[in-house]
This record gives sequence, C-alpha cells and structure tokens, in this order.
Amino acid sequence: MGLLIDGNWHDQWYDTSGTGGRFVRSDAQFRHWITPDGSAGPSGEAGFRAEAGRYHLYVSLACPWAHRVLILRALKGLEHMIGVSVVNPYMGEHGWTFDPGPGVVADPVGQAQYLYQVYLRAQPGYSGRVTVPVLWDLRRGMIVNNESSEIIRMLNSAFDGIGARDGDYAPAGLLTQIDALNAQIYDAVNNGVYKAGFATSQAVYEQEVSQLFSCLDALEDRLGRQRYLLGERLTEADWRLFTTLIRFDAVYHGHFKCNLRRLADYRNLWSYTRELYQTPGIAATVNFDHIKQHYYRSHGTINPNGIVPLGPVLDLERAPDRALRD
Ligand SMILES: N[C@@H](CCC(=O)N[C@@H](CS)C(=O)NCC(=O)O)C(=O)O
Repeated sequence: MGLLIDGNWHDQWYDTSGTGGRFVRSDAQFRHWITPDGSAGPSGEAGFRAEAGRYHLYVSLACPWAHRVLILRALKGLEHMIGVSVVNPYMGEHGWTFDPGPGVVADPVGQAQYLYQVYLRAQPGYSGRVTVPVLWDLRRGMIVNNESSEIIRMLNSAFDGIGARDGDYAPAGLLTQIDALNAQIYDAVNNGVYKAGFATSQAVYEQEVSQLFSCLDALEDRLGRQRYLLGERLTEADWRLFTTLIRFDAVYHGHFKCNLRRLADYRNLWSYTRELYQTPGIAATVNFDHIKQHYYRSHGTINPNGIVPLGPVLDLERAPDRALRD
C-alpha cells in the first residue's frame, strides 16, 4: 500500500501518528461529471457527455466503494455501455495491481501493470492516494471522477436518455433525506468499520466501535418498522449501506475487530441484507474470494501472517424473514 508524490510511487502505510491514532480518509481529487448533454455537473468541467462505449471503470471487487458503482451499473443495465477492469485483490508494495488471477480483468487502455500507472496517465505529476473506483474517459484519455458517491449519482440518471434501465435511486423528492442519512451512515458504518480497523490507539478503536454499533442498533430498529431506509422505496442509501453489511461478518467482524455483535445476530438487518443480495443482478457483483483475500492478506500491520479464515458460513440464499411492526 502506498501513494504517489509528484508522480513517484512511495510504498507506505497510512500514517496515523499525526492524528492521535485516527485513520483519516483523504478526499478524492478527480471530480468531473458525466451529464446527458455534456454540460458541467455540480463540480469540475464540462465536456463529458453520456455515450455508450465512451467510459471505462477500474474497480476492485473487494472494495465497498467500488462495489456501489458496480451495483448501480447493474441496476441501470449499463453493462454493455461501460466496460470494467478488475484489479487483483492483493494490495501490496505497488498498491493495486493487474497481476493475473481469478476474476482479474486487465486494463484495456494501456495494459497497466499497476493502478497507479492509470493515475499517471491521467496526470503525470499526480500526488495522492491511488484508489478504486476510477471512472475513465476513453475518448479524452483522462479520469472523469474517482469518488464513488458521485459516480453512482451519475450512473443513476446520466444515461437514461440513451437506453439505461428505468429506476431512480436518488429521486429529487427524497434527496435531502437521502443525503442526510448517507452522511450519518458513511461516518458511523461505511467509514466507521475502517476507522475502527485502522485505529492505532485503544481509545480511538473503542470510540469507533461504540459509534458503529449504536448506529447499527438504530438501523435495526428502523428496518423493523419500514421496508427500506427511506420508507417503501429502495434508494441509493440502501445500496450504500448494503456494501458494508455484506462484508460485515466475513471481514469487519474479525479482521477489523467490529465484534460486539455479528450482522447475523440482527434479525432485521440480516434479513434486509439477504433481500438486497437476492435482488436480480446483485449476487453477481459480490465476490467473497476477492473480499477475504484483499483484507486478510493486504493489511500486514493487522494480520501479519496473512492467513485468510475459512469461515464464516453465510446463508445468503435463505429467504428474507423480516416481520415489520406497525
Ligand atoms: N472516496 C473514495 C474512497 C475510495 C477508497 O478509499 N478505496 C480504497 C479501496 S476500498 C482504496 O483504493 N484504497 C487504496 C489506498 O488508500 O491506497 C470513494 O468512495 O470512491
């Protein structure tokens, strides 16, 4: 694991020494938007019109942020319009690589060996982390955006006029509520598991795990009263939560020590996770081999021997059995 500084790769682990043992995620730097007519979006420049075959995604099947993007691509039926490259699940001294292995899909543009070469192709002097997902413009040869929360918003609607499947997961009337809930769940759950797992101070770890489980307890209650996070309608907020829940018992409970309870101990959350998993097209986006290989083998400070546990055995095919209260 490492980062680029002025276009040069440096192999170094996250530095928590200046932040009291706290893991602080850096902001993504490429923030342009694909729009139906190529006009500028909420940030960045204009010039990225929705077109079939023009854009390409670089993802890891292990990564919950990249997973959101694969889910929106599947829900909106964009597989034939936007191609995907998949990195090797092991992230070592060169960061993400395209080393051949089961499920790895090579870079079609420059046959990059390392993902950082894709960033350097976009910006030769780039300084910063080299993260997935990356949305690449094959026509202009540049990165459009590497922030998953924005990429899913684009996929939700930008391709609607050129054949995307129906379905609006961020409807205007619910947007304020979706954004507010996303922010809470991002901090306590999506990023909360990382803040717990990467903490290098006992106090920080305990604080993050407590906040994480308080939020899960509240979500358990909420999902005992209503079908989805925002009510009757399945939205982006549900899919953003799903990518953390599906990894919870397999990696966050053990590897990141988020172990006050298992997800399977929460009747509603576990049933809800199975329901989302069983939605057509979604199971194909979940790869437990990449998920477990990545976390248990790549984080040498947490799991030095890189042993990947065999379990847990998860019965994701079991029918959902949530009974909603009135
Ligand atoms: N804000 C980004 C975060 C993406 C991110 O941190 N991805 C992780 C994988 S789960 C990564 O590539 N990390 C590599 C690194 O930090 O060096 C997003 O949501 O798109």
